[in-house]
Amino acid sequence: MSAVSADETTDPTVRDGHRVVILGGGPGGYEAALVARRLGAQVTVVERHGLGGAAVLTDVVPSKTLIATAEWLTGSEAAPELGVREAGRTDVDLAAVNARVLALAAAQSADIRARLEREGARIVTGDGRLDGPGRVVVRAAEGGETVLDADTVLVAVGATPRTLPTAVPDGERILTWTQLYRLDALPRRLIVVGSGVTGAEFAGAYHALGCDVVLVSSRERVLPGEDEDAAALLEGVFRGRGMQVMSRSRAAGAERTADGVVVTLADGRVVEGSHVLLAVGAVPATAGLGLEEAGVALSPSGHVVVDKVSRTTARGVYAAGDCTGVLPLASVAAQQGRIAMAHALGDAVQPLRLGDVAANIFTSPEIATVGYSERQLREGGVRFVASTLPLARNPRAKMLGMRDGFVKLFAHPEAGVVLGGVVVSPRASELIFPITLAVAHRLTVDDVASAFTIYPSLSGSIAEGARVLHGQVSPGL
Ligand SMILES: Cc1cc2nc3c(=O)[nH]c(=O)nc-3n(C[C@H](O)[C@H](O)[C@H](O)COP(=O)(O)OP(=O)(O)OC[C@H]3O[C@@H](n4cnc5c(N)ncnc54)[C@H](O)[C@@H]3O)c2cc1C
Ligand SMILES: NC(=O)c1ccc[n+]([C@@H]2O[C@H](COP(=O)([O-])OP(=O)(O)OC[C@H]3O[C@@H](n4cnc5c(N)ncnc54)[C@H](O)[C@@H]3O)[C@@H](O)[C@H]2O)c1
Repeated sequence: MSAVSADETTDPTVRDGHRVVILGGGPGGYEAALVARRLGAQVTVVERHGLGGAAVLTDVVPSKTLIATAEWLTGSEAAPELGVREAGRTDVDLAAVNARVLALAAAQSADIRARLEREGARIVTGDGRLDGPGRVVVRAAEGGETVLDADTVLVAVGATPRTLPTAVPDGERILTWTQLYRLDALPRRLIVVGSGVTGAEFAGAYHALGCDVVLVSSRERVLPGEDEDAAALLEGVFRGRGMQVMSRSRAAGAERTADGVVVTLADGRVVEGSHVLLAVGAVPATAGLGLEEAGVALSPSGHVVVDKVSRTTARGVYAAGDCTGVLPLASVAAQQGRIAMAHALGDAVQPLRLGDVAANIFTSPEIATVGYSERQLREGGVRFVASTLPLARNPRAKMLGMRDGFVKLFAHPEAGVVLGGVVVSPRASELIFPITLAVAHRLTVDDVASAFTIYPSLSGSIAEGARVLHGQVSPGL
């Protein structure tokens, strides 16, 4: 066993010898490491797999890279309307797609490692756990332990796919999203269990790649929790493309058959396919880390309890990212990590503001949201005015042959301040930004309406939506 302490460092940039140990090298961990280095701390990142975490190696980067191929294929849907004749069959080489996905993920992970090393962070490979609030013990895969003493510990260990005891992934036919990239041929019929964001993204992508897809949704409609109009639109698009969407259908289990899989539903129905993807949520990777023993409170779901500056219940121990369950997005994980380091190292701190977070569902069309949702406004009893402009009325969308989508804005009925918005459209992830700026900087609908937009452009619908709201806002009501 070897022990490392701040006294051993000869790094001249370490101003105060403050020792930060970060458990987990995903966005929560590596963004925190960069901030801590900038603030002069001695930083060690403990990572058992690869830098970039699940976000880079199995979740965000691989899924969005796969979706890039799917998007290219869906882009041709409007071809006949635009006067383009199909010259022949388009085939997807899934082995090539997955090789590209994995190469891109590996390269990004290597970039993050190089950046951290360049910035002077130390990277220790192995399984870390807390031994009290100020000490981390790392066990290397090849054996041997390293003890790291710390003034501040950041727990950013992420989450892993939830599975069902009656549907045990085998990596071949019964799969979690982390195992999909091993496939070298398109599944004949893919059953996606779970219609949250993960299920919807993969169901849409694999359908676009050419698979027969069945989406098993335990709820009334896909994407529960998202804007209802957006979810209904997407479900309609999925069905219109020929995807089988099974509503109110809870999977009880999945088993392999001679040449595929069978999923049994809770009501006894069975669904046959060649492969099944479990997209039934994630569990925080907090078990067995010595957290509670170190005084770190966990919620009943196993998430680390944190406040708005990422403090846990143990002094000197912070947590960020999916292991906190605050909002499982890479952007939020990164922000929580940065905030934690700023707080621990005495820099200016802005507590986490979830109301400003922008999110995007990478389906076709995409669904981007920011600020308050319509449900939050209604359930919170907040008075608001709303405008919804269908994309089909936008001149640029007409030229591009786009029909499915809309721009929705919410504003305060007196102050006119933009409270939130939803964009459903191709590349909604890019189009949401003006609304994000409006929400973040408390702009009014008149501020948005008075800015120039390109004619013709999809963003014209955002300004037009704001102009519609101008007529509904009554100052001094
Ligand atoms: C399919 C899918 C697609 C997604 N797409 C998006 C998207 O498009 N945009 C978006 O914003 N979010 C997306 N997300 C969410 C995003 O992946 C997470 O919010 C993000 O990964 C959280 O970052 P993190 O740092 O908390 O954890 P992670 O990225 O999970 O990193 C945690 C790291 O900690 C390591 N670790 C765990 N335990 C230990 C230990 N004991 N010792 C050492 N190391 C340990 C793990 O190996 C891992 O590398 C997606 C999620 C999924 C499932
Ligand atoms: N584009 C993105 O930013 C992106 C992409 C993927 C995930 N994420 C993040 O990850 C979070 C989690 O999303 P998720 O979709 O992985 O999980 P989730 O928990 O949101 O959705 C899982 C769904 O599976 C359903 N389900 C559970 N058991 C089932 C069963 N036995 N049969 C049928 N359905 C069942 C649940 O009712 C739920 O609707 C999201 O809220 C998001 O923050 C983000």
